[in-house]
Amino acid sequence: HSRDIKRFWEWGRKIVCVGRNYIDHCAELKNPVPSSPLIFLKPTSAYIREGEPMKIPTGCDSVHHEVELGIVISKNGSDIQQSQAMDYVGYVLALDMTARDWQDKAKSKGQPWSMAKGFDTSCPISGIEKETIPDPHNINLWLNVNDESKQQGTTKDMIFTIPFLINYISSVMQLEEGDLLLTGTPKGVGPVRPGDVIHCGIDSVVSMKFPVEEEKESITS
Ligand SMILES: O=C(O)/C=C/C(=O)CC(=O)C(=O)O
Ligand SMILES: [Mg+2]
Repeated sequence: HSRDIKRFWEWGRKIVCVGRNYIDHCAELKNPVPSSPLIFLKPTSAYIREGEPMKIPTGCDSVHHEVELGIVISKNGSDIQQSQAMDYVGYVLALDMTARDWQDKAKSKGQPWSMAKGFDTSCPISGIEKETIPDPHNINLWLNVNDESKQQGTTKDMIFTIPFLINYISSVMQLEEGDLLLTGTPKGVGPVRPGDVIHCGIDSVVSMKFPVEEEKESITS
């Protein structure tokens, strides 16, 4: 398939993701509640913006939606103290699209989730004016598939707060301007199929829509 190479560099250098950060989501996937953050990475080639379709990768039988609050890191920092962490944040609305069958297979073999989390189009995003989110720990995340409500959660329920996560991650890897931190999804994750439309948002502050398509192999002659 062909992608615009410029996109690979548009948005920062890395996407750092937090998994299992909501107790209700841990329960629905029958995962233990973590005692420290579960961290994984997505490549920046996963980004798409509204106007582009989310594509189910060839060979995957179950792509799940996960609506999440994304934190855009506004300046470089290592060992960022919790008391300083909120000086480093801006916000985006994000989807952590997940090839669940690939993830389950990787988990059963003790292998990393990179393919399941990092396929092209697996990170739809939409920017948010920082001022519209006075308290990121008190917003409602929602997601509908074809106008049917699937996810509704509040960031009050995050197990690890944004300052805790920024401190935890930056003590190991430098956070760089433009990096994105995905803060985890609340319960209600589930599969999407070609022809579906995902509509998600944060309260009535921001919303975004992405149609779902099947990835088609590019045919070259
Ligand atoms: O451990 C699992 O079965 C699945 C974990 C996730 O996909 C974690 C997340 O991405 C999340 O909680 O947002
Ligand atoms: Mg997630």
